[in-house]
Amino acid sequence: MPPVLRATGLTKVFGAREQEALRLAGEGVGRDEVQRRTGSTLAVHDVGFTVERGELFVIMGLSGSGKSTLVRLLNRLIEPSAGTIEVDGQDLRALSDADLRTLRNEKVSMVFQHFALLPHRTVRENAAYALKIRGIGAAEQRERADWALRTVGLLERADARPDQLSGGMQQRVGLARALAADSEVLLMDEPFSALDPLIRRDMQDLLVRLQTELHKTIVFITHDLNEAMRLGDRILMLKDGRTVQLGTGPEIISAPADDYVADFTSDVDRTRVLTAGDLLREPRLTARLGQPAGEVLRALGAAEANGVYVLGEDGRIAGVARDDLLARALQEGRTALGPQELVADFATTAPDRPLVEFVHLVGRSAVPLGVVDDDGRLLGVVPRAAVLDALAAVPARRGA
Ligand SMILES: Nc1ncnc2c1ncn2[C@@H]1O[C@H](COP(=O)(O)OP(=O)(O)OP(=O)(O)O)[C@@H](O)[C@H]1O
Repeated sequence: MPPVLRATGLTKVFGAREQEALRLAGEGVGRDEVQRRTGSTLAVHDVGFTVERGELFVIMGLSGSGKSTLVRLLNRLIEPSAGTIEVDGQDLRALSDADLRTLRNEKVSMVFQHFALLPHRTVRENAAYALKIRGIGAAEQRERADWALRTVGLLERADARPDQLSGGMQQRVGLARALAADSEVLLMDEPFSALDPLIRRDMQDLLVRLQTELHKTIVFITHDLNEAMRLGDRILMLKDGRTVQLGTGPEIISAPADDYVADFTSDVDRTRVLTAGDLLREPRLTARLGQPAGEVLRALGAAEANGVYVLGEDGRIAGVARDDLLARALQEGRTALGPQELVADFATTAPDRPLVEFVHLVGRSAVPLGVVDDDGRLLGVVPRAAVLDALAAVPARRGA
């Protein structure tokens, strides 16, 4: 299946001397110099990426980096100077004006910073707006609007007018409108930027929660790196219209592509970005129920470890065998590792949990923190050294 969205070599020049600006840009001339020599603005240059179904893809950059231009290119609100965009494998250049309107209404819809609610319509009517434009029947409009309002926790305010709601609630109505429209790709252009920090945080949490349930395909624009890190499955970092790095949050902070990204990311709270999965290591040692206790004890000695995870047949953790208890079992003549020798001296976490939520558990037990899947199977461990490295790391430059 093709990716939902594929951008290739996207370039946009604003100004009269487009061809000359394109030629200079192609020779590697930077934006300022292009501007000086042609009077035209190289807003976006040679940006390429794909967005997979269900991905929350963040485009991040400071003011003037080209984010708004890029996102408007994605649904052809503006025409590219060069490059292509495909939605579900279809080249947008091939679409007629009517096809384009359908595309924007049904496939790639845009959510703006100011959600542009209609003041004289109810919350429900606002949520149903995109469906009404599409000519969908009243009953279905209502059903889908109510589902969306329930999803964002606002159904009980369905009959209110927007000005009777707080700013944060109004943004949730905007989000409900986008959800009700159920388009394939949601383009969100700095939707939370105007909100105060606490409400903004709530909206980010809501979006993350919705994403785990609904798996929408979202392209989210922001100038805020922490927001990008919190939300993005992957992040495209833009500077002066060009891509400086494309990767997951942990990839970007642990291997910044250049000094610009390194400076930019130095203030990021790594404990909120890095997850147990990012710090995961193969356990140095594991044991199985029924294994000879003497053998396990010798392996512990060789590994200079005090304890080892003992796994059942199904890969789940049966418990921990500690060296002192193993020695006692042997003294008392019990030679096979049985359930009676195991203790629950361990802590576990899910792989997607951020470091900030489990750092207090690290180094407490005879074995490193266990990372387990939904069924309790051991995926790996987070040793204390991995946490210290991650926190202390002056990130390695890519290719360094
Ligand atoms: N219609 C236009 N005509 C001429 N220049 C433009 C136009 N739109 C954008 N630009 C220029 O293109 C560059 C990229 O602007 P863009 O708005 O895409 O950046 P941005 O990252 O979204 O910034 P902001 O967060 O401030 O909106 C800037 O230099 C801007 O001045």
